[in-house]
Amino acid sequence: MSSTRTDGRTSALLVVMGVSGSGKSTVGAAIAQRLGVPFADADDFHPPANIAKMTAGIPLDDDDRIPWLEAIGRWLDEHDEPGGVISCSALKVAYRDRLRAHASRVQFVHLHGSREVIARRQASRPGHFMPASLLDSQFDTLEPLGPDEAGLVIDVDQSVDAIVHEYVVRSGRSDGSSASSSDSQA
Ligand SMILES: Nc1ncnc2c1ncn2[C@@H]1O[C@H](COP(=O)(O)OP(=O)(O)OP(=O)(O)O)[C@@H](O)[C@H]1O
Ligand SMILES: O=C(O)[C@H](O)[C@@H](O)[C@H](O)[C@H](O)CO
Repeated sequence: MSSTRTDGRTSALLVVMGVSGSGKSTVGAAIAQRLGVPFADADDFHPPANIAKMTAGIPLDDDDRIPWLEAIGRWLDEHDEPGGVISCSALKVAYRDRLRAHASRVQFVHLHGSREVIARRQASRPGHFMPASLLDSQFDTLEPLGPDEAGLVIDVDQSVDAIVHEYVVRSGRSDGSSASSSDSQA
């Protein structure tokens, strides 16, 4: 399906990635709102068994994540037009490759932050199924977005508005349109 709008510009198709508590849901929704495209949270795509495992303090493994990533890949493919933003940990390059196999134009926004900042945010988020004890395994599993991967790395140690502003400035996108297809790595 075409991703080019009638004005000849291309809408954003983004995965906001990072460890648990890095702000993917919050920032992803804010970027989607700013761009005027649909938003989805990959947490809503987990089968109950995955949620039960994380709730019990057991990290997911590749076998748990692969069907989930495939479902997210289908969402990306379905949103090639009119674009969209989905929050998804996408911790490993292989996971991102799996998403790119569904939607080759997808770009990643890696919300990068220190363990200290993210642990503090996680701790002040009551009622979420993800226990703080899993943060170490999230950081151990994380393979940061590389310079050869389309997208941006953004520091989370700033307000949500500032993160959205940084995204808009560095990507050249402000309204669902695209200045270029070559958003560059920080
Ligand atoms: N830039 C920010 N500044 C201050 N607080 C933030 C910021 N971004 C997110 N938060 C807060 O940090 C907590 C974690 O954010 P959020 O739930 O969006 O992270 P997440 O990466 O989606 O987590 P998970 O993957 O575990 O669902 C929330 O309480 C959120 O309100
Ligand atoms: O890949 C993973 O281990 C999972 O996606 C987790 O990151 C959680 O879904 C999420 O972060 C929960 O809050």
